[in-house]
Amino acid sequence: MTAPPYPRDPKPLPDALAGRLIVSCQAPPGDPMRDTAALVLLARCAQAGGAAGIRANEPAAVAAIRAEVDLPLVGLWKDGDTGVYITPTVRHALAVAEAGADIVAADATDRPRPDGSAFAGLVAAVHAAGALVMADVATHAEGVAAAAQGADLISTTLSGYTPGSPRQDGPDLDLVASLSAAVPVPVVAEGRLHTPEEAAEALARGAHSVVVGTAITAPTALTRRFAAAVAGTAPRP
Ligand SMILES: CC(=O)N[C@H](C=O)[C@@H](O)[C@H](O)[C@H](O)COP(=O)(O)O
Repeated sequence: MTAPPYPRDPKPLPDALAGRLIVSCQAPPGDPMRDTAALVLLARCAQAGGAAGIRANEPAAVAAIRAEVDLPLVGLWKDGDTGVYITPTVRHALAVAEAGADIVAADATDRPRPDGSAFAGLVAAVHAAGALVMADVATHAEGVAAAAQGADLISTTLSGYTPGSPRQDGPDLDLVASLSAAVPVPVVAEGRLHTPEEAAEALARGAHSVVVGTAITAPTALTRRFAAAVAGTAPRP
């Protein structure tokens, strides 16, 4: 498929993602996969495997994936790894939109933003740039507030990663279900979806789409899990 010229109209994109898989193609600092060409290959693999969308971090990776993969693209820009770090300011959000993201994902938790902006201001700026906003939240109240402030989609991304949200081993499907029943915009299940069965269950619990990262695109983290499981076991006789 040939990519249509960018920018394109993002409004139909939530419908294109309904009941489908978005693959998060990211790598943490210091990881061998943190390489733009490698991330593009991951995104191409995701497309070949049937993903309906891609989620990617940082303007350079967003632009490179935009150039090669014709799928709805959720872009973010992580700055640090504590506090509000997912697309923390309007400046970060506009850079991600400018790089070619159709949907800009940004922290919409109830914590203060480093530039002092309100989430509604970030939403307005991204809309003016022609993209949609995915609100990354940790709690039900944050999801409801983000929808009221104009977010186009709500994602459970940050459940388990803020002081106000207890960490579970698996995905927060109760939050998916409660938000899906409460907000008038699509709710995306994201975070610690380890298996295809959990992804399907998230849709059954009301999610509009699912985002899967680590279980598909993180060989270092996956290796670590296997290595830890076999470490210390007695050698076979
Ligand atoms: C909390 C946070 O910073 N989440 C990030 C958001 O973009 C990514 O590091 C995750 O990989 C992504 O949310 C997908 O989740 P999982 O890798 O668990 O499938």
